[in-house]
Amino acid sequence: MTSISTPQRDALKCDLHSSRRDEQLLHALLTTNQMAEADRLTIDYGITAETLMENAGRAVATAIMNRWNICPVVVLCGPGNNGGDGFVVARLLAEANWPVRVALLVPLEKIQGCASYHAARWNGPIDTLTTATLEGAELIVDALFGAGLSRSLEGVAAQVLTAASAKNTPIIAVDVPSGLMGDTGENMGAVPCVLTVMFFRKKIAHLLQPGKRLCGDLIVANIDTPSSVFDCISPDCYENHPSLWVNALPILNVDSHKYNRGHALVWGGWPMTGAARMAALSAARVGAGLTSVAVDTSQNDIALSVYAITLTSIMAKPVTTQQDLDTILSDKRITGLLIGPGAGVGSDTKLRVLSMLKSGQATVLDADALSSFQQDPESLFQAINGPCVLTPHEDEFSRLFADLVPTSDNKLARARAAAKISRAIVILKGNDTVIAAPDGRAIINANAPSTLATAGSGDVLAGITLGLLTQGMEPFLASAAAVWLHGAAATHFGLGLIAEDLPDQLPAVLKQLVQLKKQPDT
Ligand SMILES: NC(=O)C1=CN([C@@H]2O[C@H](COP(=O)(O)OP(=O)(O)OC[C@H]3O[C@@H](n4cnc5c(N)ncnc54)[C@H](OP(=O)(O)O)[C@@H]3O)[C@@H](O)[C@H]2O)[C@@H](O)CC1
Ligand SMILES: Nc1ncnc2c1ncn2[C@@H]1O[C@H](COP(=O)(O)OP(=O)(O)O)[C@@H](O)[C@H]1O
Ligand SMILES: [K+]
Repeated sequence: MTSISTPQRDALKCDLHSSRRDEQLLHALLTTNQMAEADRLTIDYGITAETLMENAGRAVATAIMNRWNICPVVVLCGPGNNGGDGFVVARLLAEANWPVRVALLVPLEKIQGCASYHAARWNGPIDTLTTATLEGAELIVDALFGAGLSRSLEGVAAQVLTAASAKNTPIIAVDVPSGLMGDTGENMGAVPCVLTVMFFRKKIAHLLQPGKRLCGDLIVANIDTPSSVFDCISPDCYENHPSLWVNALPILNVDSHKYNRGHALVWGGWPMTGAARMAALSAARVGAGLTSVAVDTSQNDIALSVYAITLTSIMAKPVTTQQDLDTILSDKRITGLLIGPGAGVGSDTKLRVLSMLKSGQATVLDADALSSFQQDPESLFQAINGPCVLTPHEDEFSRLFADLVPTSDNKLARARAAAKISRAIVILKGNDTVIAAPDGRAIINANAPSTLATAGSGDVLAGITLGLLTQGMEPFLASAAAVWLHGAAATHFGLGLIAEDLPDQLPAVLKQLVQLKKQPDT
């Protein structure tokens, strides 16, 4: 059992030196600079730039041949190495008897380095890039710009991509859809592709929206970059994956009893009781030994009846005054707190949040608990001195951080800045949820299906996070695990999902994780 009183600080960094390091590094997200460094190190290692480009182009050609039957293809090549990859794709498809045409954005003399080596190995005709080049193509390979994109697309490149998109011809992107900024996911002229093949590792743009949507399906190709490049490159952002946190999940053993699994407390508001009840159930399902709801009985007696009648293993505790809440919070056996779902926005919620934070116990602040501090976010941030997780959606985020974090920044940068300002873990929710820690660690989640866009699913996420924190899991890893479990639970259920279905999917999803945890080290 993980000790409840001793948080595993910096656990992700520690884990990276653990037995799962190699597996974790498979999920590293690299910046374009780190990717260029990886190429440089690979070349030092003895693999030539020409071979790397050959491997990259071959990966794209293979992906195309695996998915489509022979058909007319046009390869759009740009001025840099992305275009060089395109020449390799064209040659390999042609060698496999595909009808291939190449269209080049710049005069051939402008192509340099290993791109020029591979351009010379293409012995078919080279058209000048115009919209006319798209005629007759049933597949389009977009090898115009990749990691070297430095400004918005314009002129003929923009026109051709727009025309290609309008034709609905499937577009396969080499590395990234041209016009997508690799480090931010910002769209500077890219059009939607059906497939993106990238090399060695994903970049941030492959997971952050709108990049993720523009990329279509993702294939990460092995181009023989040795994993030893990570001796020199230290990623600080990962795609969410169990290998990052499975070793930190709370485990049961023969000495486990309900008290050493932790006691979770959820604030139960009125009249929106469903939110707190779903959160409490989720905390219990993910393993909190005891779960209680502190029911707001300050307005009437019905609230207590509603909670008491609808909850079974979860206890309802009446709270009429602030003093009642403080008395409950003084019980040190309560090891995790959540307020926000159905709490109501206002000064009462603010006071309750501040009491919870003062207790020093791990606290999740969601929904109304965040919105209640819209006029005075500093008072919230000052009160955060212990383990704390904030779980805003975009509107809640802007209520707290609009004046502090530039809205023009990408989601990863905004979540990181907010975590630093608030000194809490920030789970910035959405299809591309970002989990960020004050020290800069960050994880981007990619397993969430859009069936989660249903009322109350955020309450369940807050409850899962609470349940893991309650058991003593380090807050950053608990947050990442919760977000992943939430997505996996939704996927496990499938279509027709409503929020109350989610807690019941957790046992099946946890079972898979327990198997993974038992597996010998990779
Ligand atoms: N491990 C790996 O990842 C491997 C990666 N490889 C491949 O290398 C690719 C990166 O290649 P790269 O650095 O040459 O950059 P790339 O994107 O081809 O273009 C740069 C050129 O475009 C120009 N330019 C920029 N923006 C522009 C605009 N809006 N409009 C017009 N022009 C613009 C820019 O000009 P400048 O900004 O200097 O004016 C420069 O001339 C990478 O994506 C992958 O496909 C593989 O080959 C091997 C292994
Ligand atoms: N299109 C989507 N794809 C994946 N996940 C989504 C999508 N829309 C919402 N979600 C997830 O569902 C949850 C919704 O939370 P929230 O907006 O707080 O809803 P509520 O307040 O109704 O509980 C978040 O975890 C969010 O990441
Ligand atoms: K591209």
